[in-house]
Amino acid sequence: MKQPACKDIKITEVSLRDGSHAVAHQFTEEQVRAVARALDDAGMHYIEVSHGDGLGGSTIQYGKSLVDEMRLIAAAVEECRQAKIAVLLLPGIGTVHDLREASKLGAKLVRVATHATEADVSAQHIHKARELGMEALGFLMMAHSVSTEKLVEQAKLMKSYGAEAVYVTDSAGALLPHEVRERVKALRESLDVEVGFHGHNNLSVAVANTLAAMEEGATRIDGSVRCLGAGAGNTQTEVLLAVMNRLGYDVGIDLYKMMDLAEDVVGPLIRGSQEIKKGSLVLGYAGVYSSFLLHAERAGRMYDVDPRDILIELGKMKVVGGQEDMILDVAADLSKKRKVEATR
Ligand SMILES: CC[C@H](O)CC(=O)C(=O)O
Ligand SMILES: [Mn+2]
Repeated sequence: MKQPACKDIKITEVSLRDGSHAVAHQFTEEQVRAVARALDDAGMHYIEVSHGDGLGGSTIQYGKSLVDEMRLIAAAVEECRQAKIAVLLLPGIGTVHDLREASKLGAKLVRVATHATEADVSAQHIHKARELGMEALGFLMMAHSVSTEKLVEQAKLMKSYGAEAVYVTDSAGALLPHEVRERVKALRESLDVEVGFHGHNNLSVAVANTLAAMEEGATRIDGSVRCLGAGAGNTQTEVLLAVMNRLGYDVGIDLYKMMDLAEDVVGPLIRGSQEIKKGSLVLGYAGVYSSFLLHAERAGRMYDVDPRDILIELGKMKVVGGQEDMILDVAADLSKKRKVEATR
């Protein structure tokens, strides 16, 4: 296998950001401190802390945070001796003001995330982050939904704004290993910046996808402990590290400490379990944003509609992040249609 050198691989732990979706944005400061401290102690490279929908995401539309994310960022920075704190920002949700705030509190890296066809909206935030002295990386979401050529075109735009790496982001957990491979390879061949991969485990192939990405030269790799992320969660960090060790990658993160913190610190935060249940399976199958799952389940209860039908419909409509309001519309429509059918 063509392995990138271990020293080049950087792991970003996203359980305190993507995992925010899984706990409906209800992380407490104590929880964030405990997770950040344990990850730092294990040698984690980057720890992402933000509302699940990125800076500024705490709204009625996306779900209100229990604790202001700036307080959570400050707390995580305080707990870390070596790990760097990262933040996520979706232009249109997060602002330059939020970015400045996070940087002042000690965040060192931002991933500027856009839909896979909308990289042009990332220019201002990438420029600002570089001006603030932060690492600025591009995050192309819903990468399964566009052709590889389109993804390369959009990644080049992010690079032209100053992004130091661009991610293939499998937001829906819909990609299969050969599709990841094709996308990462094309980005590596067409860009002279690092390439990253962010997976979701909705089809149970997140670790395999991540290995495929690394084999093609991806060096920025995401995971969440115990799969604490949206949908079925992300590539499970401690599992990925064990597999990487077997393959001869040593990225300087203590595997036993990761296993212990998964068991003792992150495990107790998980509501229910993170195995692949019907809802998250449908996300991957229909190619829908992983963060839509809890919203669809809520809408299903509200309108007495099967959340799977809502997700399949959203998949057909190719909804993108930011269109969460469509979830209720689709649920209401399906409920109306069903009532009409019942009266026939
Ligand atoms: C809604 C933002 C989203 O959770 C970012 C992300 O992690 C993804 O697209 O997978
Ligand atoms: Mn994600």
